[in-house]
Amino acid sequence: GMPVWDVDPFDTAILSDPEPYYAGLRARGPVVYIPRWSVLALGQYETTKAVFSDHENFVSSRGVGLNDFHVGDPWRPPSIILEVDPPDHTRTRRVMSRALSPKVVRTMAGMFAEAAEELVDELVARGRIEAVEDLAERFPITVFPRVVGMRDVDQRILVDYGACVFNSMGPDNALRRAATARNKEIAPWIMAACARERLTEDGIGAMIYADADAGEIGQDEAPLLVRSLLSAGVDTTVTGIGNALYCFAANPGEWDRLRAEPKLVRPAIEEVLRYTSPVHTFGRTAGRDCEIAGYPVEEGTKILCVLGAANLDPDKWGDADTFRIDRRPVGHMGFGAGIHGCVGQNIARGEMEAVLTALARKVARIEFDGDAPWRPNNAIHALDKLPLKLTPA
Ligand code: HEM
Ligand SMILES: CC(C)Cc1ccc(C(=O)O)cc1
Repeated sequence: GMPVWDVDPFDTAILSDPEPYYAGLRARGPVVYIPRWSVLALGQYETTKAVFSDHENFVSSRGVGLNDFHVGDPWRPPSIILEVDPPDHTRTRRVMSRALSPKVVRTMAGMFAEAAEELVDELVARGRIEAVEDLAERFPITVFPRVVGMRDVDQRILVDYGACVFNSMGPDNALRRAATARNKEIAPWIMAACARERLTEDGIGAMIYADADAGEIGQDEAPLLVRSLLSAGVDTTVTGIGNALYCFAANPGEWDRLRAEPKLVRPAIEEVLRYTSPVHTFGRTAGRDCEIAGYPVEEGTKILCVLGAANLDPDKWGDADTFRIDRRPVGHMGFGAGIHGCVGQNIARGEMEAVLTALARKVARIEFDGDAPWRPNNAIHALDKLPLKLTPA
């Protein structure tokens, strides 16, 4: 029968140091039953990729966290892109893809580069920084509201809302309860910020409303798609940037390599995403009786796709535990896969490229300057603090 493991993947000790759990999951087989939360967990690359790519059998409309929308009430009105299946998903995805297309994102490159240059100059002059607050959080909350076209922004709420969204994707544990409580205070501000009159004419928020005017989506759907941008567009890049700085502080030879060959910045970003999996776990629900790796799976079963484990699978990557910026990890699960694969990945890459390029030109060495503890979160693998010493080039 199917392997069983009496582990709690959402225990704060495991969330802070997940790699032994990842290895244990991969070693037990392609599918493992976890009685603690009555879920199946996938840690091997092949199985995780297969399930994430099979939206027919494994649906998003019953929630991508551990709560089944057919059972409990969702903590917020479900997302009309993330938490829907085709055909509903097809329309909203088309609108979002257009707003976030490579062509649109290329128009942001100049603004990203300028903001990165200014911020990095300030931080290099300071020399010793706490990089989560001073850089990883600061850069996205400087540029993303402009990308969306938000007239006035409460930056703390933007970052806190993301933590709510991601902790709400977990099981009913302390992290999720704290997030749901915090969300009750935050939700009214977030929903108000998605209204058309709160958006400038030149952001991607306005593009979404223009598509509603054109009849692509309903007028009532436009604010929910803007909410998706605020839900997904901040904490994810905050985590990606923080994790990149961590990787380079821990691998100074790779930093020297990037400074010698700046064109490696794009492969370096993919390797950061593979090596750290900013989004570490995501859910699906079996929409009907089906099977995974030969095991029968009943309709309604919740499945944990552990992206963090898949991205470190030695059967896929060989020396998976080595951070190597010239690896070119094609097929990594950092942005998911299939029809729900990250629609914002071009913006994520653009932001990370701007920050790393500015740093590579101006900083000879990035060194840890104290402890760098991880911040437990049910779906995001991010640092709580990252004290760094920056030596100017
Ligand atoms: C390093 C940064 C990021 C990471 C690691 C990341 C990761 C992911 C992953 C794993 C998914 C798949 C979820 C699923 O299949 O259920 C996803 C979907 C999504 N992401 Fe990203 N993301 C990032 C940045 C962004 C940004 C900046 C935006 C918005 C500008 C964004 C918007 C979205 C949206 C709207 C979806 C849902 C797409 C759909 O369901 O069709 N993401 N992201
Ligand atoms: C890693 C992604 C799943 C992040 C994300 C969160 C929320 C939404 C939404 O549509 O609210 C979309 C994407």
